[in-house]
Amino acid sequence: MVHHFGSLIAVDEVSLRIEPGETVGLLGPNGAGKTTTISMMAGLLTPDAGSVRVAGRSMLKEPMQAKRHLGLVPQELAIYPEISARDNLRFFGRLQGLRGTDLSRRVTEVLELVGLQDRAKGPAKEFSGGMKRRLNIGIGLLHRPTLLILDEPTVGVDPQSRNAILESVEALTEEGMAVLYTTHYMEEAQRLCDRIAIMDAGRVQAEGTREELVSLTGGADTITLTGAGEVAEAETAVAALPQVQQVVRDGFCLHLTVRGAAAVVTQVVTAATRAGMELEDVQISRPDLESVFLHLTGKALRD
Ligand SMILES: Nc1ncnc2c1ncn2[C@@H]1O[C@H](COP(=O)(O)OP(=O)(O)OP(=O)(O)O)[C@@H](O)[C@H]1O
Repeated sequence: MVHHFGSLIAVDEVSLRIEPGETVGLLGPNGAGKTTTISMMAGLLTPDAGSVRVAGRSMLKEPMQAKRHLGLVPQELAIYPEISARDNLRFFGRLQGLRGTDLSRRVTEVLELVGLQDRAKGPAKEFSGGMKRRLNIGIGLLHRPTLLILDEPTVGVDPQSRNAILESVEALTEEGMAVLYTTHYMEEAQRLCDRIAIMDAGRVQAEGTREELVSLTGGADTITLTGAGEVAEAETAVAALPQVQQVVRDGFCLHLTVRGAAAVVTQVVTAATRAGMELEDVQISRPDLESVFLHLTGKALRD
């Protein structure tokens, strides 16, 4: 897909595929082109070039059928504040053609999915920002879309709602829904997404599983050993292991730079223990998506 705003190429040859039961993350800083991409996917913007298919239906040629399979949850709230969560869902459910027991059953299911079953009655205007977001997500789910697109659903929400939103997304993919999740929070992309497309300046700079992306940096892992006893002896012992590139001693901690920490950690622990270090804690830290973004773009992901 390609989209221009005047002379600006907001989206430049972005190509995405999302399978049932899969969560794909679109991760990028403000202005990267995420919203423009999903607006084209949802049929709100026409691509200057390229095409969109949802459940085999072309968004350009059969927009009604394609849209029936798609749920878009925009950043802006589209709920009625004066009525309850249940009545909001009933109202939007009716608009989508649900009636009678089908409608009641689906409304109850959706309230549970977004964790609002205990707050179904009061007017939505009394909700926290995060609860309003959850209701907004619920509205996008009513018609059981094949693909759900969430546009930065956790921006500015309280931690409890944030967690509820992440748990809802996990439950949806377990049910087989395909989810496209846009965010500029790498922790969320890491937790939720089977694959992540890193977007910057209108382009997907890299795409893959977290591990595949991280391997692009060629970055090394860190193993941190904390303990008592013969720390200096342990330093010498672990430094002699061929996979250990560097050891930094910091009081009772040893920070080791290694390749492939998971494969090396047992040898490191054995060497340190044999040398007389009494280990209290072992931590492995890997290069994360932040390092990948920096590596690919030379910029920090965070604003
Ligand atoms: N309606 C518009 N007219 C002109 N330029 C636009 C319009 N919408 C977006 N842009 C520009 O297109 C680029 C991509 O914007 P887009 O909103 O898709 O980014 P984003 O990754 O979703 O950012 P954010 O995280 O801030 O929502 C930006 O440079 C933006 O200024």
